[in-house]
Amino acid sequence: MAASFKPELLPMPVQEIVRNTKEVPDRFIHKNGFPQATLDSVPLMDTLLIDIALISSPSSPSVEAELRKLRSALSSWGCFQVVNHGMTSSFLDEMRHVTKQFFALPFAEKQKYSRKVDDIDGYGNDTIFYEHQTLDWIDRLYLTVYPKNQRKLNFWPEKLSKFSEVIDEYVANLKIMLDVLLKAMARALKLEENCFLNEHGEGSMAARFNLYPTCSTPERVLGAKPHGDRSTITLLLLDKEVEGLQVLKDDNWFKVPVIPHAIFVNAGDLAEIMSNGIIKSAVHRVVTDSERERISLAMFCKPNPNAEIGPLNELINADRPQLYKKVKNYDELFFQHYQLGQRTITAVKL
Ligand SMILES: O=C(O)CCC(=O)C(=O)O
Ligand SMILES: [Fe+2]
Repeated sequence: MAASFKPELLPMPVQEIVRNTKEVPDRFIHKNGFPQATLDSVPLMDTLLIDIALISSPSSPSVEAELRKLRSALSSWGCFQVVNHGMTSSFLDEMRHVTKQFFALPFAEKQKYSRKVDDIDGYGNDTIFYEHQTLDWIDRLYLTVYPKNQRKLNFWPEKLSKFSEVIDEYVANLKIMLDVLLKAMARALKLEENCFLNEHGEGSMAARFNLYPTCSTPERVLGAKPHGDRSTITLLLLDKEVEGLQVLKDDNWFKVPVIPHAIFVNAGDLAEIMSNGIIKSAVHRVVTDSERERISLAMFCKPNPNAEIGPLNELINADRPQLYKKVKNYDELFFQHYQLGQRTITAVKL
């Protein structure tokens, strides 16, 4: 980082840039392009459905097979899609609807919730840490939603009448899903079922409502640069109609199939660290589209920033020595690496 560069925010959201001009400003352009990003030739990844009702009923005869499927998904792809989670399709549509409703508010109204350069919560974009940082074609509203006493209500849109109500219901469902998944991940690795849950602790959940406006040069602009998430796991509600999310496996990109009633789950860097590398943090990126805008709603499930997170002792042995340092406050470390297009987890490898 140039010593003199002070972190700053983009003065105008991408939605407003698109409203004002057809040209994509230079700071969003990946100079070398990435020809395979938008081409139809990017193959679809495996569907990888995990039935969460099945894995949460230990007496079911097919639970072991489902856990094997989970282990394989976590260690090869780092992601899967959860079905049978008890949330109705119409409720998931309602979540997509409130996301769209927020971005449809007048700019002046959204501006009331603008984030500050030194805080993540609020409406806006990435912090610009470096002069030559290539920016993402995305606007978002980031809200800490759990636990309730960490909410910063001044960033919560008050014009949307049902916003808090639907968020509360969604968070309650995802909190249960998180606990079931963390236990299932331990069982899938043949560990005591609370070991990931205990390492993760009570933690927090942060919602990121994402909008990717249409982009006239999708072959040179990304909605999100390649990254592994800074969470233990991320629970993601995808746009029902517009694809855009891609996952990296063995150096090749794959499109994530849209399954409207499913929740896409990806292991984050902290799950990779806790599992001493057995679980893979899925590297993913978002491409842009010249005709259709896209939304998504990511829920990052994160440990307490002051907690020290490291590989579980049960997963360190002579054959598998400790691969990662213990880490604290991973968020902070993450952002500076991300903006340079680097992986944070590489920096904490031993
Ligand atoms: O929009 C998506 O599908 C993915 C979003 C994402 O990767 C993120 O918010 O970390
Ligand atoms: Fe992500």
